[in-house]
Amino acid sequence: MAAEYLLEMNNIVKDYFGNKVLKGVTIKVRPGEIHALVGENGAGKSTLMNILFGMPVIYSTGGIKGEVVLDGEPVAIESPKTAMNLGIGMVHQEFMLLPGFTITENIKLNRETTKHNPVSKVLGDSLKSLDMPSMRKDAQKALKTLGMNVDDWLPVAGLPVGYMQFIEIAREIDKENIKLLVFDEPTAVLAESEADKLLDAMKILAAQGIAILFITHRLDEVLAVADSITVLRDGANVGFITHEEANLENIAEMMIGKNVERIVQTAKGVQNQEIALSIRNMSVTMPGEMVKNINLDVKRGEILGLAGLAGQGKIGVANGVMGLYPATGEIYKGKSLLALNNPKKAIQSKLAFVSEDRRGVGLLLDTSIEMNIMMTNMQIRGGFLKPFLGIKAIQMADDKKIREHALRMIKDLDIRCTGPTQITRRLSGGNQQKVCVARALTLEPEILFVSEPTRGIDIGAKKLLLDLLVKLNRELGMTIVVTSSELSELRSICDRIAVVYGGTIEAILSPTAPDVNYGLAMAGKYSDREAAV
Ligand SMILES: Nc1ncnc2c1ncn2[C@@H]1O[C@H](COP(=O)(O)OP(=O)(O)OP(=O)(O)O)[C@@H](O)[C@H]1O
Repeated sequence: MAAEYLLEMNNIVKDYFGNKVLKGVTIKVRPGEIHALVGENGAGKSTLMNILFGMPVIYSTGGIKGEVVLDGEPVAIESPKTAMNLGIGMVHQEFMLLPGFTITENIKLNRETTKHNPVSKVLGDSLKSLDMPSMRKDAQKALKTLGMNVDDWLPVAGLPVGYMQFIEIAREIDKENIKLLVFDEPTAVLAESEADKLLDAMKILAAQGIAILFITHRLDEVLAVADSITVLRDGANVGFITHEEANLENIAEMMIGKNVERIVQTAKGVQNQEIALSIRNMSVTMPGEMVKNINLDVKRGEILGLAGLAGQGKIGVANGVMGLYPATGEIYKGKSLLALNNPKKAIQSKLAFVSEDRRGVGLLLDTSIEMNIMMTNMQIRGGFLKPFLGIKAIQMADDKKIREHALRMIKDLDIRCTGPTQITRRLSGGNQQKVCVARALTLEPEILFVSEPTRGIDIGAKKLLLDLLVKLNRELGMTIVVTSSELSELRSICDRIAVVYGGTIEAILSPTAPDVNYGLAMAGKYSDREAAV
């Protein structure tokens, strides 16, 4: 008889250098169910998944106890390959696709089907040819299962970002023995309408008997699709509830240990008409997020939102202004023309950026939290330095000031860590994100660009972060441009929201504008409607 649970992780303990991060955690997942794993930043979700996948970081650091049971049999998963052979797959948050290859080639990567040719018959299997018809058939089957209508021979480069996630999934389900799929924040890069499609695909897979472990900070998604939910806090189980028992309040309360207030509408309306930043005919070459001849004025003292579907260019705007991707056009800060393609000059002009790509351009992972917070300011703005033995020409780090400031940032942003000297790599993903925010704030910018500020951040920290942006805006008059895939988040804090479509501004809407206007703008149809009126 088949086991009741496909996966059991029983009493899992994990210690990192004496810090107990899992204190006897148990999760159980039935075949064909969607099981959500939720918890605030640093609760231990990724560590638990790293154990399930036999990741080297777990075994190289030791301190692990507990039992993993798959299909009723205890298993020892000491490498990702073992996990894969056991039928455990992972849909990554960052796409791991080869852009120049076709959809089929990406789906079949490393598992290509081959057939004999005259040469291989003589010289051996290593010279066999690819069996393209058979590979394409498999790829088409996987795409069809996901309800995806796309030609499998198209190259991946140039596909909308929403599609890329599906190709990742197709690659996993094409593996014949797949039994359990882990989705780690799969919708973080998707706008809401695209996320809905992904949730539908998860339901289709579950209906076919694949068990799904779903990690997300978007609790509305948990309520929409999860059959059951395990809640972790501080490395321990704090709750197991079924779909019927769950609601937003009880999950959030279990996660945080207290009531979480919902984010409330705080937009103040733009009073100031003075232009802080004027973007003229800017084009940005950023793969997957091209900006084409965009014109946009940011008013002094406002919080401006940048919304739009994935791949339409909203992410490219801040990256272009800050010089991280090649840009052309003109940008004026007040009356002065900003140097393009020069991140250092942008920072010297009192602009700062919290990138959506915290791993790529974000952090020095093997350096302390306090150095990450301070480094850019010290290098570019010359802050947190003092003269060496009173000699002004020789500057050295002002350790006391650095420590005081780091401690304040850790407190203000609730960065969960052992202290300012902790190595940043050892923080959970959400807490690393907060360090990125702290670093940008330390530059004391006049204009702050923040991309996907709450991606990967738990519901309690999310409120804290959005409240902080509003506070910086209201109390210090900081002009803020927030790019986000979560429209509701933008609507809760922005004074105006610019919707980007096809690399340019489709509409600028009030946060209270009807949903239908946002829908039209995101689909690139708002200007048609205007023309028709
Ligand atoms: N490589 C590591 N070395 C030392 N400590 C680590 C390491 N990775 C994670 N930790 C610690 O383990 C704890 C749990 O982190 P984990 O990444 O599992 O949390 P999480 O629930 O996935 O958080 P998030 O939602 O922010 O991704 C944290 O306190 C973190 O600092």
